[in-house]
Amino acid sequence: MAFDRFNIDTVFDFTGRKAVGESTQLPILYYKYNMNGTMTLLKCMREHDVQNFVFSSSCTVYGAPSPDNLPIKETDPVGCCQCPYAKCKYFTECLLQDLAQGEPDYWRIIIMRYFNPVGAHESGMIGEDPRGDPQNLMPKLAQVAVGKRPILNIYGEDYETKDGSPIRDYIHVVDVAKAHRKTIKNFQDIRGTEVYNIGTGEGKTAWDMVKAFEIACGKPIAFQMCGRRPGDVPKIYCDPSKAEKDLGWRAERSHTQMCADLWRFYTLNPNGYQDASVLRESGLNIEY
Ligand SMILES: CC(=O)N[C@H]1[C@@H](OP(=O)(O)OP(=O)(O)OC[C@H]2O[C@@H](n3ccc(=O)[nH]c3=O)[C@H](O)[C@@H]2O)O[C@H](CO)[C@@H](O)[C@@H]1O
Repeated sequence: MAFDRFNIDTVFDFTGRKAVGESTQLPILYYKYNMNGTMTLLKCMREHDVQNFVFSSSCTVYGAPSPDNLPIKETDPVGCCQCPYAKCKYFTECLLQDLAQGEPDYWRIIIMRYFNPVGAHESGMIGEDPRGDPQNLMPKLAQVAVGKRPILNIYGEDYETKDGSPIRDYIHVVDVAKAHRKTIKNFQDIRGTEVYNIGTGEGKTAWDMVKAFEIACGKPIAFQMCGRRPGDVPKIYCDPSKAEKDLGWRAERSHTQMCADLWRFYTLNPNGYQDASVLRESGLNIEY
């Protein structure tokens, strides 16, 4: 077991399934993967005296905030969740708060509430390779552009936004990764739990992302308008200032860069990591 083999002081928990729509169809799977896994990990950490924990939570714990309450802050109410995916994140946050309350001088827990991480590493070598049918906007968009999927469904054209599509706080995945590196230096100041919004602070509609992606890939994206997707919230973006103040972190990459980097990953790896000979030759050892 990893805890016996290595001298571990901090655990980052990135595991879990992450599709809002799928979670409404497969709630047991979501509760099993997204909650049991983290509970087992925390139990092992306690047995091996590992105190520092970073949890990948999500803005989904805020539910559907009132438009008057945006940008959303870490102190705003959580728990009015729209789907099993969201509830698993919320219940895990509750578990972490309870753990910390039980042993406040022991645990050092950072809860990162990611908004919508997208994009890929600028090298085009590291990106998201969804198994099966992707559920999220950006991988679907990229699959239409490379010709793996005929058309993009746009879910909702009647939201109260400038173009009728929902608003999200899309954030470059490299900015998300950099936020994690910042946490390592901060554990000595943490007692119990600390929560951070990890977003840009700027809301973009689904249409903004489609238009930016068309520019990145240099071609129009075939689309059709569909009804609203169950579980979708109309509008959410964050106030990320707490992370800047405490961790010295802020998102630096624009939504056009998110699209350009994602497109580079897809053009270099149209079949994802199935064709990862370049990576293997480069010495990166990716296992399937
Ligand atoms: C507000 C919220 O709960 N956000 C969470 C949700 O993102 P969220 O569900 O917003 O992420 P998606 O990428 O699936 O959807 C983003 C936007 O694109 C639209 N869309 C999506 C797919 C598609 O084919 N066509 C289309 O129009 C959706 O309606 C939505 O407006 O799950 C992500 C993990 O999966 C989490 O990281 C986010 O924190």
